[in-house]
Amino acid sequence: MGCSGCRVRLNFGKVLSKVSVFLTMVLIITYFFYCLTGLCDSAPRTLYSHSAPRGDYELLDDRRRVEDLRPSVRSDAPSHRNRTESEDAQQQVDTEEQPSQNRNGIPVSNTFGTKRFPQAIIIGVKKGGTRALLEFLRIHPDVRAFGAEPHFFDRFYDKGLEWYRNLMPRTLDGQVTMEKTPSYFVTKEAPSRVCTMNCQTKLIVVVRDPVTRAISDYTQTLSKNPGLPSFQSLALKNSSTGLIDTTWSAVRIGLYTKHLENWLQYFPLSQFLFVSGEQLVSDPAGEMGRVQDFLGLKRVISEKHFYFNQTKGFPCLKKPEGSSRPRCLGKSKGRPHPQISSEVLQRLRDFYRPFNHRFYQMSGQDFGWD
Ligand SMILES: Nc1ncnc2c1ncn2[C@@H]1O[C@H](COP(=O)(O)OS(=O)(=O)O)[C@@H](OP(=O)(O)O)[C@H]1O
Repeated sequence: MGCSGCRVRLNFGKVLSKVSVFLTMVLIITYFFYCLTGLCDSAPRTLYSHSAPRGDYELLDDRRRVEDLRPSVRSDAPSHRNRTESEDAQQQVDTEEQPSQNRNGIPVSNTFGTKRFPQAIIIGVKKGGTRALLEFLRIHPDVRAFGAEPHFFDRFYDKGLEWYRNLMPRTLDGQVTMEKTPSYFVTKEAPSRVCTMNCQTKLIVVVRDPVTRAISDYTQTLSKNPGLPSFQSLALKNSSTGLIDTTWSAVRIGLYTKHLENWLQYFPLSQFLFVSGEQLVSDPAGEMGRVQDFLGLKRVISEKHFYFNQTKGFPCLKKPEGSSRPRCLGKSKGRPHPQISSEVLQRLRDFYRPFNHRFYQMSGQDFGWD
């Protein structure tokens, strides 16, 4: 009697252990397939690396992403100093074409999903806050974006559409493929080329006060070329007349109305979203709400994802669960600007005023720059 009781308990024990082994296997296989679809490394995890700490917060920028794939290349290494912008872009593109690796350098073959042309592109403007917008968007589980700037519709168009599509990350149905290249907005041929790819493409333009934008642009060039003439001497045709030099790209890019007119020949206004670069800093969650609506996405990105970093002086992304650090953009974003004389600033403000007003009319939004 006692022995048959033992046998029953023994059999029950065996069944229990088999069931638990079976359940564990099911769990492991499910997780494995989940990861293969790219879901377990999407959104926050692609954003927030688990690499070694770098000071009080982690930095995010496009160059850094490229370096993540090639640990031996540093952005401040001498070999990088004399690169042209075009070479930089090519290197970024080439690097992104490498087989994907996870943050530990282990190759990850993700053959799930499809490489699609972007359904939405951040086309501009340079120094408007385009990197911040893309990085914030990447928190969304239904957004997959190419990390670097592909410059396809301006510099590499002769490589062909398949080359471009191949750069894109794989997406599952319902996910939005995106990229950002701010120079598209001012490239004459870009609208017709984007339309050749798909005239339904959604276009996002981050705009910023053209005067501050010009100074930001100048600051970036100055950081690469410390011998650059003063802002004033580049912005003014000659100091006595005080006429603005519209051939200087830092000035010309700010003529938003001119560039928009070119795009409107191919795309209706309803396909554009104008994001305020100023609002993206003062109220990132509010601006991201508009962007998610425009892209037809569920409002996932909200206030809870941001905090204002006093050291950086900008909003940064809060640390996700399981990660050690919050994330700010890299040091090339949010640089201190040189002091410009109030007279030159006033001349620029007067110069841009009519163009700004025309832009407010065309876009149906008053950005309050003057
Ligand atoms: N959250 C956050 N963190 C850091 N920087 C931010 C952020 N939001 C907007 N910005 C502003 O983005 C400006 C750079 O714009 P872009 O990313 O479009 O520059 S680029 O064209 O890609 O070089 C950059 O310009 P500068 O301040 O002149 O460096 C910032 O003012």
